[in-house]
Amino acid sequence: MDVFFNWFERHGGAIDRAAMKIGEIPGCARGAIALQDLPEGHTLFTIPRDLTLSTRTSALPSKLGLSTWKQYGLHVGWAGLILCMMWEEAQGAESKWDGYMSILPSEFDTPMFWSEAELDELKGTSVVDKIGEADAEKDFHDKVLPVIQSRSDLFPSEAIIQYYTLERYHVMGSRVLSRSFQVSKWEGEAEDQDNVPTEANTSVDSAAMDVDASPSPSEHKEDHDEDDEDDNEDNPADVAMVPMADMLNARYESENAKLFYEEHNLKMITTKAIMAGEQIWNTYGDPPNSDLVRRYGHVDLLPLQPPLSGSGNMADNVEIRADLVVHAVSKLKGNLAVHQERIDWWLEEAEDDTFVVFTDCDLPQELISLTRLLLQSEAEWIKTQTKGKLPKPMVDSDLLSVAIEVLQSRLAEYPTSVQEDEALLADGTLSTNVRNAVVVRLGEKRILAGTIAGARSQLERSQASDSSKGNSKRKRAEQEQAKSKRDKKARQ
Ligand SMILES: C[S@@+](CC[C@H](N)C(=O)[O-])C[C@H]1O[C@@H](n2cnc3c(N)ncnc32)[C@H](O)[C@@H]1O
Repeated sequence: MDVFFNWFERHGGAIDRAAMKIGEIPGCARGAIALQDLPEGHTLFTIPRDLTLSTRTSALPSKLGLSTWKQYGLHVGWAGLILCMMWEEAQGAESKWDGYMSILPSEFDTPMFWSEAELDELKGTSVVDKIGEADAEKDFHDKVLPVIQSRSDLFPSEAIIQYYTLERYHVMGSRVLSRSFQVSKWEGEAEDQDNVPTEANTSVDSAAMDVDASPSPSEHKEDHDEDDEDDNEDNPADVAMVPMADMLNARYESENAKLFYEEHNLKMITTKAIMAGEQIWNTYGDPPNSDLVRRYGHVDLLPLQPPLSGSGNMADNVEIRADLVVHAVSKLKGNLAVHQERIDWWLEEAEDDTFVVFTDCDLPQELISLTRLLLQSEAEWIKTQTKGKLPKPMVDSDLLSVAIEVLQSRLAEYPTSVQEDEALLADGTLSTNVRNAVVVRLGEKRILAGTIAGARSQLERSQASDSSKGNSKRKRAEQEQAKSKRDKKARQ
């Protein structure tokens, strides 16, 4: 790490070498470790904004020119930044970021690089649909290759086979996904100095301030236009590689240091006291294990809180498609063809065709509301339309039976059971990728199982109350009957 530290300092970075070091951490590759007891508010290192690597700081966009940059769609999504990174790497020692690029990983544990058999282990989760390999490949062929082939002065043909392959594109994309930060323009910055340099605008000195400094909080947005200045979160020019800051690992609710933004510098500052020997953790925004695996290639395994038990990630969640609700109502209540009108109305009003259950194992309000809509009598449905409001998320026995059916059918989408997965993990012989896949799907299944258990006890209570209401109704009717008999007799 000495070479990297020296490069960092030579380019204006400052690091408190007495306070921290970068070292090997079992299970995390490298990470930052405190070398002495540190108080809250201690600055660990400072990165000049122009040492961050983005489409604002790389010289490539200005060499290509704004119109070419836009003509090839490099101002949309991550293709522009990835091309800058490929180009900087191809410059070797000539690149300002040579000392940084050379220490970045080229191998990843993310599903983008998994075998088919490993991807099969994620069946039931929504991770596979979100990997984005096809989109990345399309960007490479539609944007990056054409621009490379159009400028042999910038991309010499002999360099293409080494630096500008689809494989390198995926590697750079994965570096962005797992290590980039949002670095917006500094507040008050003239808006017309855009990221795509006209002439000399390769400095970010005049740029950004940010609120969220976790690596890679932004995702590739296919249809974002750079001109859309209103939404900084989505501005691809704000996505930056931040040397040194990206050496920090993260774990659920463990953050003890964070990147702070100043006009000319970014600073990593402790947010809690840290003891000598402890790891210095940044935050990645505490995502669920499904996102951790997809973006970073690792999972968090910490003690779970009730109603769950065992270990996992309290930020986990499960997505449930609305069509499972439609099928469950249809299964329990008969053909739903007549309800197409209600489904269309729901989609129009609620704009929600996926429900999310979290680790509190509560039924999602929207799921309850849709179920109620589908269970309504014709008269109630007419009333709902007149009011123009979604049904209130209240449960009764009928609704709980449907909800349990929905959760069970969602659970059946995973090929293995909770018990089978627990046994697989206990065995301890799984490869990293398979283990991570099992942890992701087990976390989701535990949420579903916990939610089913909760809904079942609610159903039992609801049925008991229905039957006690029924009993007292019957008793009252019997009493009234007996009384009227007595009255009749008395009158005779
Ligand atoms: C921003 S980098 C952090 C530095 C990185 N460990 C390295 O060696 O360069 C993010 C990557 O670190 C690893 N990582 C971060 N937090 C981790 C954790 N809690 N457990 C395991 N790996 C972790 C993952 O591989 C992730 O993609």
